Amino acid sequence: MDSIGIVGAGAWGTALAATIRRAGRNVVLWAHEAEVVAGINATRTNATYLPGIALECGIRATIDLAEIAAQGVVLLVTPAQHLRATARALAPLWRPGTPAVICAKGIEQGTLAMMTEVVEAELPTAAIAVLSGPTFAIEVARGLPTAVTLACADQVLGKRLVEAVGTPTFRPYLADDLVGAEIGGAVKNVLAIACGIVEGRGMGDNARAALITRGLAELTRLAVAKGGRPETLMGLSGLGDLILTASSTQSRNYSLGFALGEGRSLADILASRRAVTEGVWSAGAVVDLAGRLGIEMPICAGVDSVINRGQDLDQAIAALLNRPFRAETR
Ligand SMILES: NC(=O)c1ccc[n+]([C@@H]2O[C@H](COP(=O)([O-])OP(=O)(O)OC[C@H]3O[C@@H](n4cnc5c(N)ncnc54)[C@H](O)[C@@H]3O)[C@@H](O)[C@H]2O)c1
Ligand SMILES: O=P(O)(O)OC[C@H](O)CO
Repeated sequence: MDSIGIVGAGAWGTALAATIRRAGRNVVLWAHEAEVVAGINATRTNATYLPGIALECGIRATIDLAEIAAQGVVLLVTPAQHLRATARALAPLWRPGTPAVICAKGIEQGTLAMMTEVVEAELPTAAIAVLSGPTFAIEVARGLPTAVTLACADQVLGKRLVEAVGTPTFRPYLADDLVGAEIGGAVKNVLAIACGIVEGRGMGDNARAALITRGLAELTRLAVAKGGRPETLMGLSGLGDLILTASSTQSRNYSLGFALGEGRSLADILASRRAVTEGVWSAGAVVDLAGRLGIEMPICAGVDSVINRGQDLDQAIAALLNRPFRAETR
């Protein structure tokens, strides 16, 4: 595990490269765009996706997936909707047993597959792990203290992964519930949009606290229905990430919700940003998955109705507020 391959040189893949290099590993970083590869290798920064962060010489960018597949561990850090195509391209190059650590947060549109299901299908010989938690890329890149969940079914392998990537300021906590870890990361993005809307609409801090808490109930229901454990959702990859993302304008999801709440159109907001806003792409899949499993997720459904089904924002808010009263713990 001396050398780590990272697939995806967006903000998160680049920040992971920076922190893993500080852990003493060599890093090969694959970017989708040739100009990003050239820029990193020439200037030692990723000016497109994580400007202002100096990247050490032990980090090398490549456009060649074969170089990634030759590393001892591979981190998968593309946006969720691109993970299948990237994993499929890696498949012929994959060495059986190589750990694949999923760092993307989302549910696949159409198939409604979790990222572990995508990787199981496309890289069936990979040893899968999930790395998730409250992690703004820029803070990790700057070396600010951060803790994450690293979930792996094989706890011996999990410990080796923790040792390979952990530092005093990037602290992985080992877990074995992959489903719980990834559902938390995927659904909090949708909930963060809802919390941003509430803030942008001036609906108050009580409303945001209510959304975070009832949102936690929603994502826990979905995780349990998919085979995850409730206690995982109380950890870094669940509650921890939900608190972070649902209360900070650093979050792309929260800030998009904020702008929607202020009255801007979705098309206008998306046109003004290059960075991925995963909650927009996963909202429909989360709601469809919940429907398939018979799970109620009214906050996510409200976000989906506004983003994908043309519902008026005030009507969506009114629909949520006028739901029947119910017991808190059911
Ligand atoms: N940025 C963060 O703070 C952060 C933290 C934790 C997890 N994540 C997750 O990491 C994943 C990647 O997000 P990011 O913030 O690094 O992205 P980003 O918004 O910084 O960059 C977009 C990325 O999409 C890639 N891309 C665009 N088209 C592509 C294609 N056709 N095939 C493959 N890749 C393509 C780009 O190369 C780039 O890497 C997301 O699932 C996100 O939720 C992000
Ligand atoms: O900026 P966001 O909303 O994509 O969130 C980034 C990370 O997922 C926070 O943990």
